Amino acid sequence: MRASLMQIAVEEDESVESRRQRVAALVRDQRGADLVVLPELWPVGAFAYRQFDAEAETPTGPTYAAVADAARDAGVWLHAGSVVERAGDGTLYNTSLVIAPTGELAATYRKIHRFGFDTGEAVMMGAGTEPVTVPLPGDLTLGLATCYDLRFPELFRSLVDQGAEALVVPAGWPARRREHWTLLARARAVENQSYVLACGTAGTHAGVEQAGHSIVVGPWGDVLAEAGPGEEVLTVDIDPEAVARTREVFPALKDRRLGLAAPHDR
Ligand SMILES: O=C(O)CCC(=O)C(=O)O
Repeated sequence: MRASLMQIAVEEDESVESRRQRVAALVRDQRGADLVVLPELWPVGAFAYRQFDAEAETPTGPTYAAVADAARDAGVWLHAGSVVERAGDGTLYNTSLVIAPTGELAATYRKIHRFGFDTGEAVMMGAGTEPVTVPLPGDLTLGLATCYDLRFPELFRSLVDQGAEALVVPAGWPARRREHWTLLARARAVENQSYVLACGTAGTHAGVEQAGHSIVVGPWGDVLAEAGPGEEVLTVDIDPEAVARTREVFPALKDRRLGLAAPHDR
């Protein structure tokens, strides 16, 4: 299967609506891919906290409206990155959208670990509680995580327990911690014997330069592709059977002893 990670530049001189339309056109150009991935909060910018309230939407709001038709026209599964979701009770969430090639909304995931300590997202948004996996028919099962989640290995292990084979991580990761981004993406791939598709943003918004360097890591920890710092589409061929092969030839996941429901008496 072919995956395209779209490392979108988020700059303040482009309006949210212009960016939606521009990104929809880029998604439409991805015909031939099976899976297209967008970054975290690309419509508004992951650090544009002051705009979160004004730009909040429902999961089928303006961002979905802009990109769902594009996914259908291109015939791709689209992980549409995340949007600022306003839930029915008014709470904001950092919510990822997965759209089927029919254009239907197939899954949502509310970011569990909010970033910012005592500021920004951590105080403005609610925390998700549910790990989410999405089986792509005939292909891989995706496990969903978002940006700061990458620092919490227990989420990824629980996604693997739910059947995840490819861990998809949209992000708005800052340039000053770029080494953590690529290191953690590889670590999550190695320890979970899974693909990691980590799609960040480029550009600078709210004074935060973005890392770019979207990265696709194979289940053995090999870097299959890595973007530069600017806007870029990173396309990579993925072998869904490589996950099972890796887990069979080096069955470390079977040697877990902690956090398992079944007692271990070996
Ligand atoms: O963990 C980090 O260094 C960056 C996290 C982040 O920027 C986010 O979750 O939005």
